[in-house]
Amino acid sequence: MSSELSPIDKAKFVCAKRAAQFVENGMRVGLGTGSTAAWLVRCLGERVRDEGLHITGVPTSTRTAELAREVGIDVITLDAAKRLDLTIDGADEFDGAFNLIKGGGGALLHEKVVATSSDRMIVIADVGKEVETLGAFPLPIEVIPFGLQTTHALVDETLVSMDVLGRDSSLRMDGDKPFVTDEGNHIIDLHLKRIGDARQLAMTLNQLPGVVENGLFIDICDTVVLGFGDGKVEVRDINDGTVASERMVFAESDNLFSDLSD
Ligand SMILES: O=C[C@H](O)[C@H](O)[C@H](O)COP(=O)(O)O
Repeated sequence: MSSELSPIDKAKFVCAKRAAQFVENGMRVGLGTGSTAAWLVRCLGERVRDEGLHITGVPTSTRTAELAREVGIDVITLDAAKRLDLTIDGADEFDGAFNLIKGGGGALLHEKVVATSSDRMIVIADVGKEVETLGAFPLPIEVIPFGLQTTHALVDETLVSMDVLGRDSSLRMDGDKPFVTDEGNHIIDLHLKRIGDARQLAMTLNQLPGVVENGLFIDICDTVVLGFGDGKVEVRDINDGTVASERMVFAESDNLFSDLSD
């Protein structure tokens, strides 16, 4: 398998596979969105099939829901699950305090609702996602369709007084139309380069009328499982400050993951 995957895909696969080991029988699990989370869903499907693991999953997007059903995971709504034991999701960036930028795939709103309804959030990330300061990755904000241009202008105006290095913004497109989220909203990407005060920015953005949510996840993530291209994984926990390193062993059956690309 390892010869068929690029180092970045190997890194995504090993962190997902390691994180899947945190899931125990009977758990209600929030299932993230994106290419790394897709590996996780496949790994959990493998455990359901091979070990008879019984879990219920709460997907954070229609894409993830489809994949979860496909691999044999029981899917329920967040309201049916109520509190979740664990959410495992990818990230676009994470810093030393485990604060995140999420939403590169446009699922930030459901992801934040699901993660904050969970006793624990584990982020799975390849090593390229680790940053000293958040902001190189464009920060997505979800906005309602009504008054889109007015909200966009208000966001731009607000950025002028924020502690950031760049102040460009762009409406995310899907071909020649604005990208539409699972909630029927749109995404504005903020090209900030460097975010000085992420907590303040997150609060300020969410106070703007028309803005539903932003992609900054502050004090939500408990654990980061970091994957490297050579099969190494690091499990870092923010609560007890531990870092554990190990190497994942690839099994023959892992070949089934080689055709996964998202
Ligand atoms: O909206 C998408 C999510 O926040 C993803 O978890 C994030 O963009 C990371 O995606 P990927 O694992 O594909 O890099």
